[in-house]
Amino acid sequence: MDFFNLITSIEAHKIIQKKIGIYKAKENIDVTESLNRVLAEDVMAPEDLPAFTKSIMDGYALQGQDTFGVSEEKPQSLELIGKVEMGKEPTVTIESGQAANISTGGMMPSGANAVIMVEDTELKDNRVKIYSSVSPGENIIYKGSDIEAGQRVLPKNHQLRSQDIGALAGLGIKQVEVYKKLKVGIISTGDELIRLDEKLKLGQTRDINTYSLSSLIEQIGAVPVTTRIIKDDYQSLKAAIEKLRNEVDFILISGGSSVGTRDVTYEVLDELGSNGVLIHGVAVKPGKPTIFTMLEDTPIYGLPGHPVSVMVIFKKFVAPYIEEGLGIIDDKIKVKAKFNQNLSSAPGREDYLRVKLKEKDGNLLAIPVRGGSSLIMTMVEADGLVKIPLSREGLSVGEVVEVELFK
Ligand SMILES: Nc1nc2c(c(=O)[nH]1)N[C@H]1C(S)=C(S)[C@@H](COP(=O)(O)OP(=O)(O)OC[C@H]3O[C@@H](n4cnc5c(N)ncnc54)[C@H](O)[C@@H]3O)O[C@H]1N2
Ligand code: MOO
Repeated sequence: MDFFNLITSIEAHKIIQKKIGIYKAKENIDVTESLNRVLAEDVMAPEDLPAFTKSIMDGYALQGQDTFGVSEEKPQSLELIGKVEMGKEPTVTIESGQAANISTGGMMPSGANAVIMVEDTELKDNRVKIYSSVSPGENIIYKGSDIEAGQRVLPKNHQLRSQDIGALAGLGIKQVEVYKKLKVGIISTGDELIRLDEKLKLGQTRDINTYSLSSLIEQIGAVPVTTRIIKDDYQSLKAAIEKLRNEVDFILISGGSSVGTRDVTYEVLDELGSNGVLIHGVAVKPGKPTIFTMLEDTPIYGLPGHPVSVMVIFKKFVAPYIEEGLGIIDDKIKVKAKFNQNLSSAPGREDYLRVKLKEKDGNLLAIPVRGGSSLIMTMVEADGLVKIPLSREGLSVGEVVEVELFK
C-alpha cells in the first residue's frame, strides 16, 4: 500500500510556485557590510574611474611624437622640467622636447600623452636620454577608461562579490540598496536526536540536519533561525511551529515526514496548513516523503529526515524559492562531464546522484558516489549532483551529463 500521493517534481514546483508570493523588502546598507547581498537597484557610476588620466609605469611623462624613430643606437635627449608629485595635480606642462618625472599612479601633466619607462632612459645633467620610442597613449590610462561617470556598474539582482565591493569603493559609493535577508526557521524533530554538546548514548543520533540546513541557508544569503530539538509528539511540534511562524519567512521541519507511527509532521501540517497539506510525496530520490503547505503566507516544508534527503530537497525544492525572495536569479554553477559507468534508475522517478569529478586524459569524469540517503559521507565525498530525469531508466558509460556543483 502506498501512503503517499506521489506527484512529479514538475507538478510539485507548480504547486509551490503558485502558493509562494514573496514580497521583496529592500534596505540601504553600508558597502562594507554588503558581501553576498543582492542589489535591489542598478548601480550607476557617480564619477569617472580613474578620476584623472594617470601613468601606469614609473618613468617620464612626455610627448610620444618626440620619441618617434628613437632606438638604442639613435637616442633622443629631452629636457627634464620637473616632477609630478603623487596625489597632487601636476604643476608642469609638457611641451615638445620636454619630459617630467612621474611615478605609477601619478596624474599626467597637460601636454604629455605618453610615459617612457625609467629603464629605457638615462638621466644626466637634467636631461633625459630616451632609448626607445613610445606611442601616444602608451603606459597611461585615461580618465574614465575603467568606469565612465553615468555608466551602469552593476545590475539590479546582482549578488555582490569582493571585486564588486572594490569597484563601489573606488567610486566613493558608501551605501547600496539591497533586498532584505529572509529568515528561515529550522525545526529538527526526532526522539532519538541529541544536540552537538550532549553525550551520545547507544540508540541516539546526533543532530546533523540543523547544522547542514543552517549553513545552506547562510550560504544562499538568508538567516537561519534554529530551535531546540523537538520530540516526535503532535503537541510539541505544533507549539514549536506556532512559536516560530511570526518570526520567520519560511519554516523547515526536518524528519517525521514519512508514515511511521512517530512521524507526526503530516498530521500537524494537515491541521495547521491553510488548505491542509498540499504536497505529500514527490517522485524523486532521495526525498520521496517531502511535505509542503502554507501557514497563511508562510511556506512550510516537511523535509525527509535522512541527512542526504534533507540537503537535496532543500537545494531542489526550497532554495530556489528563498533565492527568489532574496532577488537572486540563477547562480548555479554547472559543468559538463562524462559519466563513467552504466547505472540504472527506476522510470517515473527523478533521481539525484551524488557525483565526484575527476580529470582523466583531458576528460572530466563524473563518478557516482554509492550509498543511501542516510549516509552523510556520500555528500562529503561528492562535488555535485547529477539529475536523472523522470523519463530515463539510467545513464550510460561515456554519456555527457550536467553536474550542478556544490559551492
Ligand atoms: N515504511 C516506509 N518507511 C519509510 C519510507 C517509506 O516510504 N515507507 N520512506 C523512507 C524514506 S525514503 C525516507 S527519506 C525516510 C524519511 O523519514 P522521516 O522524514 O520520517 O524521517 P525520520 O524517520 O525522522 O528520520 C529518518 C532517519 O534520519 C535520521 N535523522 C532524522 N533527523 C535527523 C537529524 N536532524 N540529524 C541526523 N539524522 C537525522 C533519523 O534518525 C532516521 O535514521 O523515511 C523512510 N522510511
Ligand atoms: O527518499 Mo529517502 O529520501 O530515499 O531516503
